[in-house]
Amino acid sequence: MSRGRAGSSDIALSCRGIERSFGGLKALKGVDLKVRRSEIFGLVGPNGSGKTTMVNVMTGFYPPNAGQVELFGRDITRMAPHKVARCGVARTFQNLALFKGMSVLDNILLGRHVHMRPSALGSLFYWVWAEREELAHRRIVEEIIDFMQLQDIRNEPVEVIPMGLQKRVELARALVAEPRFLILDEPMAGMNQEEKEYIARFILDARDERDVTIFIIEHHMDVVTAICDQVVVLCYGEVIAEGEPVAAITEPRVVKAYLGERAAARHAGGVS
Ligand SMILES: Nc1ncnc2c1ncn2[C@@H]1O[C@H](COP(=O)(O)OP(=O)(O)OP(=O)(O)O)[C@@H](O)[C@H]1O
Repeated sequence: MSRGRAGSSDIALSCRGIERSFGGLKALKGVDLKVRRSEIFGLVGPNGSGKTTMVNVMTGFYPPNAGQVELFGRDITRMAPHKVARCGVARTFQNLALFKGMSVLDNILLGRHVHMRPSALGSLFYWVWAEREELAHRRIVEEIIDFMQLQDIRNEPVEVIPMGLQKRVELARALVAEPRFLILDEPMAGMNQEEKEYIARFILDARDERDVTIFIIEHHMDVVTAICDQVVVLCYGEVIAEGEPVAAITEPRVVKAYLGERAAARHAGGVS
């Protein structure tokens, strides 16, 4: 799955020297990372290591105190979130962000908002254009409902379906935006093994069939090693390992960060 060394045109996202503080707390201390086009890139690390903050910097929610973010060669540092979205970035959230009281279909349709741009000329020819636009939105929504196998529950209120399916609806909503770069923040949180395998399949298919570069934050290391091409491991806002998943997450610094020093020594067969 992983690809050879990349030239600059193969780079989807490049972050250099990203720093971000909250008061006296340095959440990110000069983070560098590069994501190649069409890869599945994993960002991992213990709780509080700065993963969500990194994504918030990349998507414009938190401006960095220092550093630069480039997406497909364009500088998007400090760009507003809605403009980052228009550059082809879609995102799912750690905690489900679906609209209760609305159907699965309507929640997914909302993902098209990034492509809905009313204009003066558009208003003038409203009936013709609006109808044509509506059809185009419906077409992509139906395509994604099929792709994500959500036909049977399309009219259900979103709050009555199980958590695993809600996560799938959230992924569908992100995909109808037709992103070039998709960020998934813990897409498998709260899922059982079968649900995890199912969603992993959809993520791989989205990359392969819809030409999306995928950036995933995930705590389940079995998933990370199964689907990611490259990973970066953060700890206290610093990169402590990077590279191919199995090699990176078994580095002694990473084992120590997750398990603590004594447990890591036991893990390595050392003295407890
Ligand atoms: N808005 C904020 N205000 C103050 N501190 C924050 C804020 N957001 C994050 N932090 C702090 O920054 C550090 C990194 O948090 P972050 O949520 O990025 O970590 P994480 O790796 O995503 O953690 P988790 O795996 O638990 O989601 C933590 O110490 C956190 O308390």
